[in-house]
Amino acid sequence: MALETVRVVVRCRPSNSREKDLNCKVVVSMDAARGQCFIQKPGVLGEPPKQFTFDGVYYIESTTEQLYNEIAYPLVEGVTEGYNGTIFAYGQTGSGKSFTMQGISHPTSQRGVIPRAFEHIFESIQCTENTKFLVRASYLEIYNEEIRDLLGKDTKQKLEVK
Ligand SMILES: Nc1ncnc2c1ncn2[C@@H]1O[C@H](COP(=O)(O)OP(=O)(O)OP(=O)(O)O)[C@@H](O)[C@H]1O
Repeated sequence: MALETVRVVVRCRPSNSREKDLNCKVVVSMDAARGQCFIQKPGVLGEPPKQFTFDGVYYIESTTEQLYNEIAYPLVEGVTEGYNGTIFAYGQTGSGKSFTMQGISHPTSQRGVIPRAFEHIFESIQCTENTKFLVRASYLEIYNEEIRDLLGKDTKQKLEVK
């Protein structure tokens, strides 16, 4: 994968039970080696799928462990060396942002990017001698143009947007 400053990767989640009950067809396919994502218009035969290319693609069977090692690890490693880094999950509701970022504890391969990054940062601090680190954390929710501090005393209080 090219070492771009901003990298965009796509993860495709498996069908959920509602989609299975409705007999929904999987219309997404991916070519991981080329970072390509194909979307086939359902019910139309002979029409070529729409094709999109990203810095990486992760299909249904992929794990957060794999995604972390390939995408997040180098970024977090850079942060421990003093560079800035941002990991941003974007997608419509139910697409799997929390699954990827927060994750589940079992199987461990699906532990999220956030706990993995925390572990990575603190392990790295532990292994570094003669250096003082300052670790700060904030946890904000932006929803319907409203911002709330989820670590604040009153998590329902809306912060002023300036
Ligand atoms: N890669 C995956 N493998 C298995 N299940 C997944 C995967 N991604 C998402 N899911 C499941 O799909 C459902 C929706 O995922 P999730 O809650 O992460 O979506 P979201 O994008 O955070 O939604 P919202 O914006 O509504 O909070 C959850 O039940 C989650 O466990």
